[in-house]
Amino acid sequence: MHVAIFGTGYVGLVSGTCLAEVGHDVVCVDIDQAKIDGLQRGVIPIYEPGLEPMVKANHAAGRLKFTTDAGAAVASAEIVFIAVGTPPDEDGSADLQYVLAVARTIGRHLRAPAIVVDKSTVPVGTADQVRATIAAELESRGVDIDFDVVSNPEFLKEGAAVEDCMRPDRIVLGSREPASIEKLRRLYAPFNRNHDRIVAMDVRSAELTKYAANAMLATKISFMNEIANIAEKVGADVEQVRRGIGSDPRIGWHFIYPGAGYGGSCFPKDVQALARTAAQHSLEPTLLNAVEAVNDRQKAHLFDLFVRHYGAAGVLRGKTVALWGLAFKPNTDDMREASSRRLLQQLWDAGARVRAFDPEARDEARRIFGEREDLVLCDTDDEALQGADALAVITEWKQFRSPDFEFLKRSLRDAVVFDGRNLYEPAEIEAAGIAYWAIGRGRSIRQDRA
Ligand SMILES: NC(=O)c1ccc[n+]([C@@H]2O[C@H](COP(=O)([O-])OP(=O)(O)OC[C@H]3O[C@@H](n4cnc5c(N)ncnc54)[C@H](O)[C@@H]3O)[C@@H](O)[C@H]2O)c1
Ligand SMILES: O=c1ccn([C@@H]2O[C@H](COP(=O)(O)OP(=O)(O)O[C@H]3O[C@H](CO)[C@@H](O)[C@H](O)[C@H]3O)[C@@H](O)[C@H]2O)c(=O)[nH]1
Repeated sequence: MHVAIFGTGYVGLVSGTCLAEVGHDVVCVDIDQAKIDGLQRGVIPIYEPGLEPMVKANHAAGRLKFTTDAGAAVASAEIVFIAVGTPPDEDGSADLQYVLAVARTIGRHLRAPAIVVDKSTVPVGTADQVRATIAAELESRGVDIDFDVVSNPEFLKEGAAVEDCMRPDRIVLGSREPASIEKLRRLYAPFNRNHDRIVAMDVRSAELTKYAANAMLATKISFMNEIANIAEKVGADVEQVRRGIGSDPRIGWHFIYPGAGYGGSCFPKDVQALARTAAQHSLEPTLLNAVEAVNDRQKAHLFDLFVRHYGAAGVLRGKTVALWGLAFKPNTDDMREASSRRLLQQLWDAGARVRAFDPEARDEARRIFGEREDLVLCDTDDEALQGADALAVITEWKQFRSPDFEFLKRSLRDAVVFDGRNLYEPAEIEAAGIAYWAIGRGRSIRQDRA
């Protein structure tokens, strides 16, 4: 099928590449000329495992094209995806300016009947706005062309985006037109072979499903972080509690890892936007507000452990902290809303210097922070330890999981590790003579018990 995708970010580029991979003819459209020029030369703007070779192979095969020519892309497509950003507005609601700009562009260039598919995360009612915007453009052109707007929210995770796209656990389609659902069923057939993953519903329910999924996952994380903080106070180990509850299939093992808070481009903004939707309908979003407040506090928790270890924030003045991890999660270079950013700011405010290492996010960190005296971006995890007093771990990259504790002890002047992702066994790391502070375990629980 002939497909156009507006927005060549995490969602648009990955979805477009996966659709081309299974044989569709895909044109990716973006307004960012530099990004499109780069893609045409084989420069992939984001890090996603498995993406680069797939983009190059499909581009070379002629199934995947990149353009800024929106008109030509719309004119030749039977299915047009909207996959542009929906960042938070000042009041937390989703900013729809990019989505509606694409809708206007589609209305201006549509030549033949098509299905417009919204993949961006958008508040309930957006499909109606997109439909009205396209209809107004068609009317002003004096033409009558049949089109439908379908909601098809995306559930891929960064760091596993290609895998999630190729093997989705569900494909949600919201439309009132059975013919549109049927056409998209055929588009997605290669991803839907072994059992039916299509969940068809009305448009508004599909739009809300996306927010419900993210808000549920964020709630699980904030819940566990609250339990971790209680564990600290009562002298329990949250990791043992996690194993104790995850074995109940009604609770499950996923998304119950306590840590330094959730980040990324989705959970923070989507929880806020859903709360905003509730408020706009005179509902008090009590739970959603609490999820956000717990997360905000949790992002500052690792620094609280620094203060407890050193006795006062002022003691950090002149100290050098090695930081392992900058990205908001492993296997990505994305630092949007990353917990590392809060910790960095707190350490800098306290007068500490940071030597940071992240396997993929170094360039992104340089773009965000520029050159500064109190930040050294290192090439390896060992290099970050050179001359450091303490180590903080904030992203659970696999390579941080089994360090040589004897080497850590020799490298760190104050022999102390602050672990924002609970990667180590307290007994094992402490046996090497290292003071170990983690979330809801390690020194933090024993100190509170004492
Ligand atoms: N990142 C994720 O993991 C993820 C997962 C599921 C859903 N989503 C949702 O998908 C949407 C896109 O997210 P993303 O992370 O891919 O965004 P992104 O910021 O990585 O990319 C958006 C792209 O859209 C382009 N763009 C803006 N206006 C345009 C226009 N008028 N025409 C063509 N291109 C235009 C931008 O230049 C940019 O390249 C958001 O609503 C997000 O909430 C994101
Ligand atoms: O048990 C857990 C699981 C995750 N996290 C944190 O939660 C954040 C988000 O992680 P994850 O959900 O894996 O990454 P995203 O790429 O943001 O993906 C989420 O947001 C996307 C955008 O909407 C959705 O498509 C995905 O389904 C949804 O998982 C990260 O900071 C993680 O460190 C925890 O703290 N504890």
